Amino acid sequence: MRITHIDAIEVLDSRGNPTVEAALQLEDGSEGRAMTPSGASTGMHEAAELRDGDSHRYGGKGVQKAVAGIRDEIAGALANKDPGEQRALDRLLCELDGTPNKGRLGANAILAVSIAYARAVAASRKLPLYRHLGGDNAVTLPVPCLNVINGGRHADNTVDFQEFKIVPHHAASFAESIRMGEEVFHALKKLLQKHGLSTGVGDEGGFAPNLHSNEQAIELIIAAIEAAGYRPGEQVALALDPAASEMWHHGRYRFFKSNQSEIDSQAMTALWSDWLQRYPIVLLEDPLSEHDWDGWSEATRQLGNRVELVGDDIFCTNPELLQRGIREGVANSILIKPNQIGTVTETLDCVEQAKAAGYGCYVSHRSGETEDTFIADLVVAIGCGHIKTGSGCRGERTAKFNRLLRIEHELGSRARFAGRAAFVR
Ligand SMILES: O=C(O)[C@@H](CO)OP(=O)(O)O
Ligand SMILES: [Mg+2]
Repeated sequence: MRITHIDAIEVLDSRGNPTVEAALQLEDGSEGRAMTPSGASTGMHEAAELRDGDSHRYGGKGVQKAVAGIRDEIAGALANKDPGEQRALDRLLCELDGTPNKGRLGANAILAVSIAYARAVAASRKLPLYRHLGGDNAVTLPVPCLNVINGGRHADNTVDFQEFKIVPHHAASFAESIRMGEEVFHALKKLLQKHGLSTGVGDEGGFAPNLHSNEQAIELIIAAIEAAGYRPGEQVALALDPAASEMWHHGRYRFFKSNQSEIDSQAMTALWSDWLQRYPIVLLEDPLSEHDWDGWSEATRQLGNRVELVGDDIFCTNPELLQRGIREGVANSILIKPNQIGTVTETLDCVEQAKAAGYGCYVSHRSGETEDTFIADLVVAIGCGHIKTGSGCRGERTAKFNRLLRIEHELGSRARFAGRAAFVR
């Protein structure tokens, strides 16, 4: 099937920053469209976003160069071509870019075209995207991990750790799990109001109050789980992403938003060990910095059989970094963010590599999102059973929940809810 038309425009993400939307048409008239998200606490080895830089528009954050690259170079190279399959299309895009980090055309441009192509081909095959990517066995709905308290670089408050998430795993379906999660979210809002704390939200839709400690966030959430009528741990557990790379300061971890104190890698791991004992935490993402490979190995040795340890910044959805992690015993799971690597094929390859090594995969949005729902289809396609896509009060986050609700409905009796078993140890 030949590609007949490729176009792109500059659209907006949830932080009001410009991002890329690509549209692609096949010769049978099937169309696909996709928008690229954008991170704030990015890993240093992520594929490069192309931003205008030198222009005054949007303070240099515009993506007109990336858009022009799609309209001119990418459209020129692909028009009237039949790549035959996703892998060939993605290889063409990478070759055309010609850099190791996709910095010339921009991963934001390349990923948008890659996803738009996947959607167009799915439409042409008259298949839902998750089935096009994952085949007939793509029937597993994920446990949604709702980020209900935002801190770190995602909020303007006193909380150092970036994400405090609830995990409503004890449910019969995705729909029930989302309902439980939202009930806890609303209970948390009432609790914050009762304590005179702010109920304004951060970038991912979780509350962003000023708290007297990071632990207070956990205690409030546990109280909210109980107030909503659920048993903490048994029905609704916790997951954290402290985004420790953001705390890294001259080889130590700095509590940069609260009291400015610093601890070393060993003390940080001891803190997690203590929290695992005291709180029902089933998943810990980026407990240590991407600069701290030795600390990560040690933490995995100490904690890896007690909790899912997810590498985000340290792996960047990058097969080479994951390979090093497997070799050095770093983490037991990998965060999957398509825009960290830049094509659909490389994302799926990374998932395969992780699965082959017995690692878990945890699909993720970015803090700067759009209403694009690709990751909802992706998590069902790969069947890895858990996703984080914010909390339920911002449209760019609920778009993914709503897509998953539709997928579950569409699958009917074939749908299977992943539940607690999705969390590796
Ligand atoms: O650290 C993270 O996992 C993400 C998404 O939650 O944040 P960002 O998109 O800012 O990198
Ligand atoms: Mg992270």
